[in-house]
Amino acid sequence: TVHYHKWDVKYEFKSPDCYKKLVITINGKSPGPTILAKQNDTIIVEVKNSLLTENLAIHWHGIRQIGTPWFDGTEGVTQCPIVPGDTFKYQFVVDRPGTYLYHAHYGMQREAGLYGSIRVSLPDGESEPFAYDYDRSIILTDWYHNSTYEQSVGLSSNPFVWVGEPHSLLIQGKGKFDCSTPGIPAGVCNASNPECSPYAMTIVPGKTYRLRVSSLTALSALSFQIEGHNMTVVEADGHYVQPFVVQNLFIYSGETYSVLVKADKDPSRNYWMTTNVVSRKPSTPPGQAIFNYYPNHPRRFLSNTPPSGPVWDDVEPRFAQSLALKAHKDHIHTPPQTADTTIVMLNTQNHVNGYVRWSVNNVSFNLPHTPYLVALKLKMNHVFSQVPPPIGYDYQNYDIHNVSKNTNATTSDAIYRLDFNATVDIILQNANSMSNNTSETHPWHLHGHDFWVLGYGKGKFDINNDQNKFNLVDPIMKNTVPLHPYGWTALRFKADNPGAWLFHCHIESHFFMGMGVVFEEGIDRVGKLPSSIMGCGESKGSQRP
Ligand SMILES: O=C1O[C@H]([C@@H](O)CO)C(O)=C1O
Repeated sequence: TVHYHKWDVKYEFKSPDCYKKLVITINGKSPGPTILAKQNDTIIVEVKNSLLTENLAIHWHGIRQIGTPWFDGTEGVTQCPIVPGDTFKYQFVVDRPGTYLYHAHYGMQREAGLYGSIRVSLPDGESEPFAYDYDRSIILTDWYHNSTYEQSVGLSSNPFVWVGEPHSLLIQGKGKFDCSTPGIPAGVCNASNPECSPYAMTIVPGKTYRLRVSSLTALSALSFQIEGHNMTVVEADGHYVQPFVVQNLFIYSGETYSVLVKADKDPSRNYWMTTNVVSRKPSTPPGQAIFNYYPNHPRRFLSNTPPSGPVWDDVEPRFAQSLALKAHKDHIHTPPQTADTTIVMLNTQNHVNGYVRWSVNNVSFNLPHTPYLVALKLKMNHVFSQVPPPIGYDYQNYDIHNVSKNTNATTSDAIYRLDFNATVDIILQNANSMSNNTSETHPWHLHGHDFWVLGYGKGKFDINNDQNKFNLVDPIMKNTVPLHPYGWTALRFKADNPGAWLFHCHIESHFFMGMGVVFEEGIDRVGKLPSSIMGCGESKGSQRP
């Protein structure tokens, strides 16, 4: 089956948290329309860029793009940006059931509101390893009143201007900013605007809900909970999980989960759904939505004390949830038992020529102007650095627990060239940032693949011993994984998808500041590139007949 979508992307004035600002909408909506499909269906999205003065690219997050690496939607890696006025046609197969996302992948455009859900169900006659009556999706985001321009200019200025903590948290595109905050110009904030009435999910008492919870925050790590209700985690990033019960779900930008919730509490009232910032000292109020027991009025019968959420700076329960996540016992994809290559990636905040940046092994990433996929396929070796990026760091001497004595790094647009079909291990190693006693949480997202999550640990990964602790029996597969403060995370994937694929921190400002790498594999197996991805840099007119 082919699903055809026609999207018009433009800026509109909206008030998702009661504060009026420019929001990027798809067909008038943010979040955009949900893409619904069955496994192996084809999705066609014809995107018209009506942003007037701004480029565009849309990434299909979690979709591996097997055979269509040019439709991954990553500007600078797999395509040229879609220029204002142009229409671009994405066409790809959704080859696995599960919960996925889409969002802008140009500059810092994602946080202006261009995002939505992709829900892929099983073919008729097949069933999931869990039962439920109804299926619902919500996306969690954080929200800023500053424009993406103000933010990205600040981040690339010297002196550095940090984006700061978000103004509000949105649940399914709705939040509440306090309009009585001093200094807001008249007419900008209106607490009774229906656009910012809280999202209400109406549920039938006694029924079991599959709730698909995703995060596309720009910055924040979140905890999500439903007052008085436990949640059973059953899916993560499109993979079945050996079920476990949580009261609050920790979720990082780029992750998707399905949880089962039974509507078995006192049905004469409603319950709060709340989301709180963790890992960074919160100055953003919790996001709130309503778990509305039918037939109660959604705005009534709520307690005055929404659940307060876990302590923001306790990493233990976050490590514990990461460790609890295993493949469902009947759906284990056994990983290759050994790796062909190991790349250790030290994550640090740095200075480059006085600018604040993030780096992997002291190299901060810059996107080239000609997309890698085109440059590689058409053998334009001069358009990006051919010096391979480092596969490790100064393990003996680097103190991950303190601010580095020498914070300087370099920038590069070099990429990792992997042997086709190689089994690759990535060890993400966290460290102290340039602020004392601070190590941030970084959610890393891999394009074009799912990886096995082999382990998490605290402190420095010991290359001689910690490999023995890997879970090679029932690791979960994911496409996004957190790197916890002062910790390490180990991943394994097969380089079996010909193309050029980004691997990056999903915190929008961190990727913008250089926190990412690109992998190339099997470039000679990539088919003829569509000319629609070209037209910028050296790719201009490069594939004329
Ligand atoms: O990149 C970042 O910069 C700030 C801070 O380190 C300096 O203001 C912060 O919290 C980041 O994540």
